[in-house]
Amino acid sequence: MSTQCIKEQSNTQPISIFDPQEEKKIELQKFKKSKVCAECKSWIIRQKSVGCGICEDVYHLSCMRPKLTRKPKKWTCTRCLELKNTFPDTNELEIDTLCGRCQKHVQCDDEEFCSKCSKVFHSKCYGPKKVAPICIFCEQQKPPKIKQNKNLVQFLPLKISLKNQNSFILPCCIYDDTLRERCFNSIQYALYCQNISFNDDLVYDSVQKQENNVALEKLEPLTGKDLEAFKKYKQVTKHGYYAPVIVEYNTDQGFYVKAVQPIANNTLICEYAGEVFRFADQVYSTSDSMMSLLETSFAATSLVIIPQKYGNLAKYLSGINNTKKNSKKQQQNVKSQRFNVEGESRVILYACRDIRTGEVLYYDYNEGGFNYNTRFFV
Ligand SMILES: C[S@@+](CC[C@H](N)C(=O)[O-])C[C@H]1O[C@@H](n2cnc3c(N)ncnc32)[C@H](O)[C@@H]1O
Repeated sequence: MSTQCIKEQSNTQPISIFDPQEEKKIELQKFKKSKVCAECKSWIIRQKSVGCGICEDVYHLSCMRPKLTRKPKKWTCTRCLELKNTFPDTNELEIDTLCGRCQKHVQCDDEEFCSKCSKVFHSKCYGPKKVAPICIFCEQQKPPKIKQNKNLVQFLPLKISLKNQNSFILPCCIYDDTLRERCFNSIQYALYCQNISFNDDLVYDSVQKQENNVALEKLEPLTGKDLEAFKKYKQVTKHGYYAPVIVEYNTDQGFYVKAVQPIANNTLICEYAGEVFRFADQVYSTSDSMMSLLETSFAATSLVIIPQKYGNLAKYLSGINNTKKNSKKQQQNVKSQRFNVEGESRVILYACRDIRTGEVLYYDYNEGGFNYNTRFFV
């Protein structure tokens, strides 16, 4: 998803977040004066920052670890420093074209990029597993595992009646321990490849939690059995128990999510998790995972979720191809909807029809009318 694909919940009227004239002025000012921080990916406007003398990436001083209080005169970022130390005799401009394994030059038509460390490799040096988007070095480090509390399985039903189910239901448990572990580890693996830590909740770092105030927008409240089901599900997902799905990878669409057991209509899949930002600070974000959280008609008070450092399964669901005839009818099996959950807007992903084993999970990136380009989607 991107800025253009911010979704609206289907039961509300699309709301324009912009005052186009005002927004255009702000955009122009930002464009002339600012750059994006390579660490937190938000705009550097008045905050103190420093640029790397080699790659020219710019960082907020406050985003550095340890934090810097004064701007250094000459500074090189950690990545360039590492590369310089590894290849001291190499011209700075050439560093990026050296293979991360054999240290010889890589030609454009023979290159593979690791999606974790971003290093370039000859395809023969990259590693045997072509489907994995990470290099052999990153592959050797195992992603962290979450300890599962088996007693919590009791929350998830073994079987569910598919008839006349109108409210949210909990997914059926994967009772095969090995498969359940494989499924959860597949989420962990995808997150690990993208340097994202598993977190199933909204993370309020750059905005206050109080800013997610549903009084600023009329949102359907989650009540009764739906609220109960959602709360129970949140409890078990904390321990790695998700709907029966696995995250896989292919070269057409990167990571995607597939059902490993049938999933009934209205089953909770997961909450859309990640860091919460003001939309005004993310107008130029290039994230393909931005999700609308609160729409107040003003960019400064509207909120979005971007799983940059923290995230969960939600960010791996595929989008339907809106340009294909009938694609919505055939492909879409998941819906994303924003709800008022006890005064806070939250985005819930749930099955909008029965899903068969082996089906890929798809939802509509253009549901809110934003023009996310799905022309090349499979
Ligand atoms: C939110 S991400 C989904 C996870 C992503 N596939 C990944 O590997 O991180 C959205 C991006 O996934 C890819 N994508 C999602 N749905 C797709 C589809 N149906 N066909 C091809 N690519 C798709 C596009 O590159 C899109 O910009």
